[in-house]
Amino acid sequence: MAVPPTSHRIDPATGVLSSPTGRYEKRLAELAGIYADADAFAAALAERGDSIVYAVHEVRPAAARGDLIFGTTFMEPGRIGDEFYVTRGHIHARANRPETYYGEAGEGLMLMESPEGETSILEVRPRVMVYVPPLWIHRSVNTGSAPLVMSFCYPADAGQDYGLIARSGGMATRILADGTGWKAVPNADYRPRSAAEIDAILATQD
Ligand SMILES: O=P(O)(O)OC[C@H]1O[C@](O)(CO)[C@@H](O)[C@@H]1O
Ligand SMILES: [Fe+2]
Repeated sequence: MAVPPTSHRIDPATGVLSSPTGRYEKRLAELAGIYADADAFAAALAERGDSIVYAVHEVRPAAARGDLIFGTTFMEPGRIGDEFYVTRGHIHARANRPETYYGEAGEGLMLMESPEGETSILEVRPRVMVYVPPLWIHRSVNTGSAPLVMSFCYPADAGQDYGLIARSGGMATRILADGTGWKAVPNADYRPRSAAEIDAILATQD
């Protein structure tokens, strides 16, 4: 039996999506180890560990290969020290699966990194569509003072791998506040991937 067509209304202010099949929230206490400033993270944890950093509403019509997963990501504004709030970030478990993000509200960045360690940073704004190509690690950053809301779409069989970033000590680049704007700085904890690890990612097929 074919999956029935559906439509879903997005509230750009909240990211609430009608008739989702799932939703989850990430609170500050679940995001240890992501930010550079451990003291600032400990202080923020004591003050607002229960607070939501981002929330995802999603629709997974079917798990079948060739289908899609789509939904919204709502990110609160905030910083840990000078570093803007970010999502955990991942490469797709099937690394050659791409993704699109579309700005609904607020201002932020898609911080991307190739397996070889090249950084690409693209701004996300309302009515801007960002394409994350196959093989690129990606993380969203809220650089604004209001919530950043994006809608996303990616293949149903993509999956998320968080281990690759963790093994490298994070992503190569961090996004810090700079006056009223932002700046990209090298992550001092970053360890470039080995040739063998890069080759394994690049060999992803199907
Ligand atoms: O999975 P992370 O890195 O915590 O980030 C969440 C975002 O990425 C997604 O997993 C989509 O790739 C969505 O759930 C959301 O846009
Ligand atoms: Fe993704």
